[in-house]
Amino acid sequence: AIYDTASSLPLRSYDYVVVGGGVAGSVLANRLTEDRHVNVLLLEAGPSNKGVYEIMVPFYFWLGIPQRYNWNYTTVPQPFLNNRTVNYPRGHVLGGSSALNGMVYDRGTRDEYDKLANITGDDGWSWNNLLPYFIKMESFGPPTDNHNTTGEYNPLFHGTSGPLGNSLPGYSQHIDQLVLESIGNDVFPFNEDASSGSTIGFGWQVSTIHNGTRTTAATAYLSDQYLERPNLHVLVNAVASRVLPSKSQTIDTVEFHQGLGSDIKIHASREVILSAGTVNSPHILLNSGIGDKDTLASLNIPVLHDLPSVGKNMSDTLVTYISWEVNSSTTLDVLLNNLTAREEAFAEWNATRTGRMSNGVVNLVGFMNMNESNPEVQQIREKYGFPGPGRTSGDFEYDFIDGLGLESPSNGSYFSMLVGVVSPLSRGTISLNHSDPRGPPLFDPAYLSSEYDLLVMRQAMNTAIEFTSLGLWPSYLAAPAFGLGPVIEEYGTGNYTAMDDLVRNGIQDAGHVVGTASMSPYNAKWGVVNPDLTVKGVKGLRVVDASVFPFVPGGGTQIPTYGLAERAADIIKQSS
Ligand SMILES: Cc1cc2nc3c(=O)[nH]c(=O)nc-3n(C[C@H](O)[C@H](O)[C@H](O)COP(=O)(O)OP(=O)(O)OC[C@H]3O[C@@H](n4cnc5c(N)ncnc54)[C@H](O)[C@@H]3O)c2cc1C
Repeated sequence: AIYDTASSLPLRSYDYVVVGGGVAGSVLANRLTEDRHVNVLLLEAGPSNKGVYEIMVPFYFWLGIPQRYNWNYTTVPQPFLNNRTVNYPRGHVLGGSSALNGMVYDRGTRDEYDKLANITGDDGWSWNNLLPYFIKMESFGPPTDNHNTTGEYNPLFHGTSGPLGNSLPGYSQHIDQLVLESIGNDVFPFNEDASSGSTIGFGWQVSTIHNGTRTTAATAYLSDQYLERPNLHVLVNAVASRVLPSKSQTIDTVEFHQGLGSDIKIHASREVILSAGTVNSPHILLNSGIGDKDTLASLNIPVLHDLPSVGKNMSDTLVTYISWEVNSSTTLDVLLNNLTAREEAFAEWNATRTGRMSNGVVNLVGFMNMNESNPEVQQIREKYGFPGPGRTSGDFEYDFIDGLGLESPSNGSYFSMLVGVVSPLSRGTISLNHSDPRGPPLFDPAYLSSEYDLLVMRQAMNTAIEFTSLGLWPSYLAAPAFGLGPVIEEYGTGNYTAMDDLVRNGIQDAGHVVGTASMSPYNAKWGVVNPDLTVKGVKGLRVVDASVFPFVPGGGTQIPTYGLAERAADIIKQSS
């Protein structure tokens, strides 16, 4: 059941206390309570997701999800982005960031998981060993328009009876045809299914949408049938501040508060599991005295264990958007700019869960590697080698957007491309704010601090310009917008002044931040958790969330995090 106040909780001690009811925490709460002899308390800082229609309607990703469901982080000024700060949303609601993310279903690739297995020395994290979890958790459903999906995906790679509902796009857009006519050739090959272990090529995007409604970790793993379990208790509006040991190095207590109330302690007889996400899990570790000992001492935080990697190694995909005005009046901008059109689309969604509001962010996407015969690429390779996981993972990615997307609303009709660097080398930090360690942490992704990321972004932008000069695009695209004109004029000259400027002013959060509690081999001198996700140097504590990935797996991070938590649940069950 869901509880609003700590005083109404039936127990004062649980087998497991899980902190954070987002992607990973919801999976754990569900899977661990499959054994009715095991009881779990899930603490979530935000409110319940129940009945929040802005979370349910997929199109509200564009229209905006209310701020109270968001931690509303902001980065520190970014020196390589002309000192801009960047807004950084994170979910603050049961379901976590899956309640406000772009719903893109990216599983990651064979090379990415095999690299994870190699880095950690645990073959359980390899593609072959994780694929059964991805299939087990999935319920692949029909698109909302019920069109024939033959050739748009490969059923061999999908499950149909798991908790997590997903589907192919259910609303066709004019640009779909333009994209399809430009692909299926040597340069821009078709990829039937990016869930197959290779993302290379262009194809249809699966989304975490089921029956026209957003699937979140809460709708999937904390639905009523699971909340009815007498051994699963969820406390909302409960903000954990620290984990505490009762004897030497064994953690068995979580300290939290509700609203302006005083600190409350809850006991875990088996384990405490942090699933508060890439920003908040390291924040809780640091406040608990698990982190770099000198920094903690300078803040008068008693050191429980010296673990310098906590909060370091932060990594995120690098994304920016480019846009054109278009010769069309049917782009998604219509719903952002015209209230009547929006009301009609909402009425359709409300009545039948179909139409534009039932659809995801993008219908078609592409992943590519850089062109090795290009002398500029050869120079990049000479200097940096192949830092990405391997050839099944792209160097860069494109999402095709039937409108202005995140810059909206505006009074025009647009086409946009999200241009992303998949395996960036820049690394940032989460650290405590000296003036208020328990307040929001300092969030520094250090975007573009590695020159490599900008060099790959240039190649991605060049290829985007080439892509949109082919086929039917020139007659559809009326004019480049928002600073893209000078970039196109500069194309081919070897001068990147306008492009670099557009990139530095345009980079936005991708939401795919990982790495601040990285997994590393047992006995490694770096890292925060072992391959079984136990925190190094203490007992009774694990971190299970996106923060443990040492590098960004795949384009999006939600499905890798679901998969991670599915396997983590088995590891925990086997260790008890
Ligand atoms: C705007 C945005 C768009 C995104 N788009 C996509 C996409 O399209 N595709 C994709 O694959 N990925 C996307 N992602 C990333 C994806 O959603 C995350 O990688 C994923 O949700 C991470 O799961 P998690 O369990 O680590 O953290 P979360 O899902 O963020 O869950 C953490 C939970 O912990 C709670 N919490 C935090 N601190 C505390 C505390 N002190 N006490 C109690 N509870 C706490 C939070 O409120 C939250 O509910 C996006 C993310 C964002 C923010």
